[in-house]
Amino acid sequence: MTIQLENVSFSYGDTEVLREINLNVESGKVVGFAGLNGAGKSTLLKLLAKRHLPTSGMITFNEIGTVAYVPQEVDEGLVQGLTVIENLMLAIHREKKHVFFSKKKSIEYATQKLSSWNLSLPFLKTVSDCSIYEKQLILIAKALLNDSSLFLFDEPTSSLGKSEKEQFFSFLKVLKKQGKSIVVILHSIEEILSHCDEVVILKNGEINQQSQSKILSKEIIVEKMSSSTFSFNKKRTLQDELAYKFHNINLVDSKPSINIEIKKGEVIVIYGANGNKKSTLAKTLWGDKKSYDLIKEHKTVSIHSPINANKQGIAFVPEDRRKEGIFLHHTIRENVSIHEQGWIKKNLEVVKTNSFIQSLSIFPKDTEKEVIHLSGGNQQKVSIAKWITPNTRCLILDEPLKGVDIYAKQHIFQFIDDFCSNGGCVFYFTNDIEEANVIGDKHFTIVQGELLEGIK
Ligand SMILES: Nc1ncnc2c1ncn2[C@@H]1O[C@H](COP(=O)(O)OP(=O)(O)OP(=O)(O)O)[C@@H](O)[C@H]1O
Repeated sequence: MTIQLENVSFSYGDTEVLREINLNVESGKVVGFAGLNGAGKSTLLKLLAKRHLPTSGMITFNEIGTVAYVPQEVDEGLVQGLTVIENLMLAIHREKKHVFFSKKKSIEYATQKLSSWNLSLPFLKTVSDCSIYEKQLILIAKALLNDSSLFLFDEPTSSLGKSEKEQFFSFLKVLKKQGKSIVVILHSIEEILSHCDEVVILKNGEINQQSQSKILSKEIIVEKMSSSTFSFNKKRTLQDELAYKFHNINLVDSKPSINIEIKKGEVIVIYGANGNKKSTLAKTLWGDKKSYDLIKEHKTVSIHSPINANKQGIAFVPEDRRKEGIFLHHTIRENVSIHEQGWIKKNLEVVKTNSFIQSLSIFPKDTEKEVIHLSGGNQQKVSIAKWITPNTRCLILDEPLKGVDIYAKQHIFQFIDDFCSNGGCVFYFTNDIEEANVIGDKHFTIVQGELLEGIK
């Protein structure tokens, strides 16, 4: 399928977010969209997916083929109360009009169709029980199950580990060989350069550059995405003073219990491939799973709830920001001020929110903007800001860079560094080795619920 966009503009209400877009998407090519958070990438993809109609201009599709669209927010594309196989069958019913009444036949059909993609899924698991990376794989499987002619992926690899990412890019190669049209939004410039034939760089709702990837470099892409520059400078120096000891954490009965200590000013990275209980450990430290003993200033407290953990100065930024991290229908200020007690002092809340908007480069810089109207990466930054209170001494961050752009990454690293320079400490959970190496002072790997020293 080929698509042509002529002078396409789009507004949410009075706010114009795409201006005069001219673009051709040809079959047999992978087109990558690049740009900072809020540049308009997802909105442009939604126009191609026919989820939105242009405010002005024209989009021409040269055939009426089916379109496979994988949204950025995984929950948008799945029915939570149904099983994985039921979700897959829903996709097939709608697009191909196959009807399977038997669960067994449905599983046989999906297994056979997905076997050529080497993609196995927990068919009988309810989607709401799936982890975020499993949901991302289900969405990819949904897209692959139909013989669509256009594939639109919005940050499909943001929750995937190294090997899962490689698998996804091998799918793109096959689809390309089959002559499909593919558009993919990626924040990693290395991934864009390695896996896309063409790159469209968006800046403030306009196309700033459209070229073949082979004539681009990382430096050119970064320069075309933003006129400002910002780079992370590690300032903190390790202190020798112990902040906390976390003792007797039992994640898996058959494995040794976990005991871990963290110093003031320290960033401990817990690295692990998906499926190894990385998020379970993060949530346990936050008091949300099993109880454990916390030793602070020579006193031992049993932690068995998040309220308990929070009283000891521990805060948690979850991986699944939409479900657990933010109040979507409240403003940035309300999210950031949620911990304030007593009378509401709006002026003070605005001052505090503005300081987060500055330090985390949240866009738009409007304290009264409802969070649902922010782009994915900016929602992530609000989710981080929401948990920081004057009492926070230990931050637990679970995949904090999911969906954030290259500048925002630097801002978040700087924010962590400043927090630690002021005596805080951080547990940083990630499946990305590069992130782990840049930010961590000490590294552990979690394997099947067991904590091993170093990066394995
Ligand atoms: N539903 C909405 N209502 C109002 N404004 C919106 C809505 N969704 C997005 N916006 C605004 O449109 C602009 C473009 O958002 P979009 O999600 O397309 O950006 P993006 O480039 O995909 O960002 P990200 O990399 O963070 O996902 C942003 O300024 C955002 O605040």
